[in-house]
Amino acid sequence: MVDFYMPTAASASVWFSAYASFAGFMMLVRSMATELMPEPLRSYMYSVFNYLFAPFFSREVTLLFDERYGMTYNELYEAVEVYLRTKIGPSVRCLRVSKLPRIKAINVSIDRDEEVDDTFDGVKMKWCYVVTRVEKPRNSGTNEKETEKHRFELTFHKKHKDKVIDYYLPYVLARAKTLKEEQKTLKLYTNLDYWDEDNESWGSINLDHPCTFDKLAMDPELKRMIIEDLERFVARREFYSKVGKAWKRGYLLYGPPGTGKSSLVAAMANYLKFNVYDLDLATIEDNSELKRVMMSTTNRSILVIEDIDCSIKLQNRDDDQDKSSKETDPYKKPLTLSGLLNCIDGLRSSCGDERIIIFTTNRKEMLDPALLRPGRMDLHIHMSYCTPSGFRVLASNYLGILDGEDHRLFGEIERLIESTEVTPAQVAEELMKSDDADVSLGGLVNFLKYNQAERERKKEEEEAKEKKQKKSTRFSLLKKRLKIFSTNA
Ligand SMILES: Nc1ncnc2c1ncn2[C@@H]1O[C@H](COP(=O)(O)OP(=O)(O)OP(=O)(O)O)[C@@H](O)[C@H]1O
Ligand SMILES: [Mg+2]
Repeated sequence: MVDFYMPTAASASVWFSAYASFAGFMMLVRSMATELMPEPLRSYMYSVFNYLFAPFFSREVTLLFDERYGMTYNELYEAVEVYLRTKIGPSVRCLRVSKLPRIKAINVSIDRDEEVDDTFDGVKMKWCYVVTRVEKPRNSGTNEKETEKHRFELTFHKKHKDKVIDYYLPYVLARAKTLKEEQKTLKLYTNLDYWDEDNESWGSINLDHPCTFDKLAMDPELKRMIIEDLERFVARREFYSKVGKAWKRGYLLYGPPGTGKSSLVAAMANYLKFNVYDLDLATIEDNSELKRVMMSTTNRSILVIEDIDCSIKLQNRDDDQDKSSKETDPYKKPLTLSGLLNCIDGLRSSCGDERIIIFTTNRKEMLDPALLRPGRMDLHIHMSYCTPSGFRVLASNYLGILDGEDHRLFGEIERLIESTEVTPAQVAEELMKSDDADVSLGGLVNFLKYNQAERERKKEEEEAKEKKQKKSTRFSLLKKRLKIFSTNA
């Protein structure tokens, strides 16, 4: 017969106190012994003790955020690091301070073993930054035997575990994303005519272009439409994947020089916080190089090809085929329009997300129809000569005369602007000549009058030329007839 041991309430409480005393004793031993142990052993002992005894006493749970998750970077670790910068309280004693070259912001973050308190929806939490030294894998390729492991630990009451995981952590991710966007320094990449030692073909500088949409002098309706188009584009990740379309958008900006095409590109980049890749086709030798250069651009970026009509002589697609078939080396096809279009289609369909492609031109009529075909560029945006509303924006930018305020010369200027063709760049140049509004607006009136007079003079000249030409044609026709008549007679 087998006797089963059935615990009674009394015996359970005896067992409980025995275990508690043992565990308490072991915790004490741990805290004393681990101080004397070498680091790897200490971390190991620490985790064993925590596993065996801590859950029994503690009503708390700790979430661990390691810097790396297997081979990949842990996005949550990075988000926590950014988020905690905004939560540093007065109890923190030691801070790490850093600044990256050519970036204005100074980063302040907590040092190892420092703690930061946070509260979310009534839940109190404690963050701690922990750095441990671990042995390096044998095949790591360096002589160093140890490496540092970075981790954030988040401790809170067990009963809030679901709330923290389901709501707090997504909140931390979203906050970090916003903070990163606010601090992001935009880059302007230009393609190099060589590949550098890191096999990179783009050189970069910070994009410090101050142009934003409110500084742009253009038709307010068109401006609103562009902003809405951009907003719709970035908000439609799910839509693009649902309809099986690549998450890309193409714009063709056309208009005379000085109407703000490049300024609009900068305004778009600043609005979306996208880096800009300025692709100079003149430095690209062949189609395969173009492909490599384009493929090495990153997501959330704008690829610009300025003055597409004159940056390179691009033949039409039929010519391309003739030409490429004549090539002796099949891999070295000279840069062609079809190569460019294939690359763009490739970029649009194969790799990358949230890409914007912009072509600018002064002469839309010179472009190959293949570039203008519907579906190639999603939106054709005409940047036109300055309008009265555009002038108001420039007066606010350059002279601080805000919308709604007036100046005695505004009426005259607006009438002149409507009856002549001046670019926003020309108006801006006049407004920059003096800080005194009376002086610069007076100068603008003179400039516009001169411009109008010149326009009229040219018009009259052309009319006179045309008249003269018509007269001479009529005269030569008459002479011809007279000749025929005299011969017949
Ligand atoms: N629409 C505009 N709104 C505000 N400023 C403008 C505008 N257009 C031109 N400017 C001013 O004129 C300068 C030149 O403009 P921008 O380079 O954007 O013109 P563009 O159309 O790209 O000319 P191009 O065809 O020669 O490249 C800008 O730096 C800006 O100061
Ligand atoms: Mg330009």
